[in-house]
Amino acid sequence: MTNPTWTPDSWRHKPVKYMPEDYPDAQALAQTEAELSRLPPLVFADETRRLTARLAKVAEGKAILLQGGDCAESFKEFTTDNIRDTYRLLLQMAMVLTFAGNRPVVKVGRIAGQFAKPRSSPMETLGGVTLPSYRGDIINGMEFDAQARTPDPRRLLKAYHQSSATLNLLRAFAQRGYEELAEPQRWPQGGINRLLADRILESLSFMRALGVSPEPRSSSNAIDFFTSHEALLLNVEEAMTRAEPDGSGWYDASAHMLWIGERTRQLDGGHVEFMRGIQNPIGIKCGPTMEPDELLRLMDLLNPQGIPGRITLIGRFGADRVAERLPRLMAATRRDGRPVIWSIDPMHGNTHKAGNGYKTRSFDRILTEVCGFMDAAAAEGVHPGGLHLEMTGQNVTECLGGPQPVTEDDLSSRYHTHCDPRLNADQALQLAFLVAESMPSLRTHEARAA
Ligand SMILES: O=C[C@H](O)[C@H](O)COP(=O)(O)O
Ligand SMILES: C=C(OP(=O)(O)O)C(=O)O
Ligand SMILES: [Mn+2]
Repeated sequence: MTNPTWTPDSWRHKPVKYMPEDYPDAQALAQTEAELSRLPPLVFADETRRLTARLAKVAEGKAILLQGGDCAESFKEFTTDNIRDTYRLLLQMAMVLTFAGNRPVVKVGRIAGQFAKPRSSPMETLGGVTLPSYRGDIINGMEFDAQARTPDPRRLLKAYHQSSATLNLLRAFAQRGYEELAEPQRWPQGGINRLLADRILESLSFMRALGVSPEPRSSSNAIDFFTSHEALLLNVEEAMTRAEPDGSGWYDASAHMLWIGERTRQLDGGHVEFMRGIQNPIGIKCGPTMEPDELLRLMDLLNPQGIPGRITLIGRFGADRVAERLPRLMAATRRDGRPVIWSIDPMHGNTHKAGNGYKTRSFDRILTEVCGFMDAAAAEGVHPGGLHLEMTGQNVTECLGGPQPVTEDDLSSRYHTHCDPRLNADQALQLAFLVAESMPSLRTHEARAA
């Protein structure tokens, strides 16, 4: 990198927020970090470079980024079915967006490492008892007792091994290509535009008959699927960061893409310091308090040379604020000229407490924020490059509304998330169809078909 003072541990000289400080045994933590640093990489530098190249196309306006998965992966919900269903749903949504946008979709899971959570409150009080908040299975346990809530370094290794097994499955699924998506019974029934779905299925079976793949420049039928998570636990990220033997720099081998959260994007903080030195593509969450100046200074630190595909800006303003806060940021990056991807996370600015106490989000507000994003992009002459979602392939009842409307009374029936409410399969697919329907190139196809 340009600044010679960066090292994988230089973040340790800067202030850091939201990292646990209450491990009872500091030596056990240090030993675990050392052990992690000796374990094999989860992803490889050539894959990471391939993702940067794919994202460069998104920045150019020639492709779309779809990023999604759990708010927090957990040890309990770690099953083949969960991984397969979320993977398949992401592929289905990608198909819908490819078809409508007439552009390839870069598929990135919030998966195989998305375990650590920055919580609004460090403590939780229940029935008069106050304990540290749950911070994700990689740190402590969800059960409300003092022992579970104490950070335990063994969880770091368990999360590593779960991520490794998850990647093993994902790689096997990706090898199978699009074959199974051509089966109509694999598509959820709710939330789909039948006409568009039938056209996609026809195209897939046509491609199957020809033996070709819908992947760009793919020599096999394998799907390019990438992993990502929030780089919150810098001790873990440091341990997973390896220098390429060819001298091409440092890669964080814990995921292809990492992002900096809304709560840890301080210009002088440890998180920005760590991220500036790794070669992986980086996301930056941009919430309602982000000012254009601050954003450009972050770009100076994180992408001084303007490498295409390096930076994805992930807006998360809330349905009510997107129209007010986003355009000035888009205008700033357009004037700056360095390539960026603008993506939208319509989840984190739209969380509220339901009447019965469940943390939830309404499908309508999520959709409103996505529409606000598309409008702002059109007005500013910026490519609406990406969608970042908390979602699962399971039929959970965590977000309100959608094609088979989930009501407040339904929330308790299948509320399985360990942190934030996720779109279920029907809701996520419907969102993809609604976004697709608003894409100009699809409207052109439909006008031609009519
Ligand atoms: O995923 C993001 C944050 O960790 C989450 O929204 C914080 O949730 P909380 O406000 O319940 O702590
Ligand atoms: C913590 C998250 O979001 P944000 O940093 O935008 O609040 C997240 O994406 O899980
Ligand atoms: Mn979340």
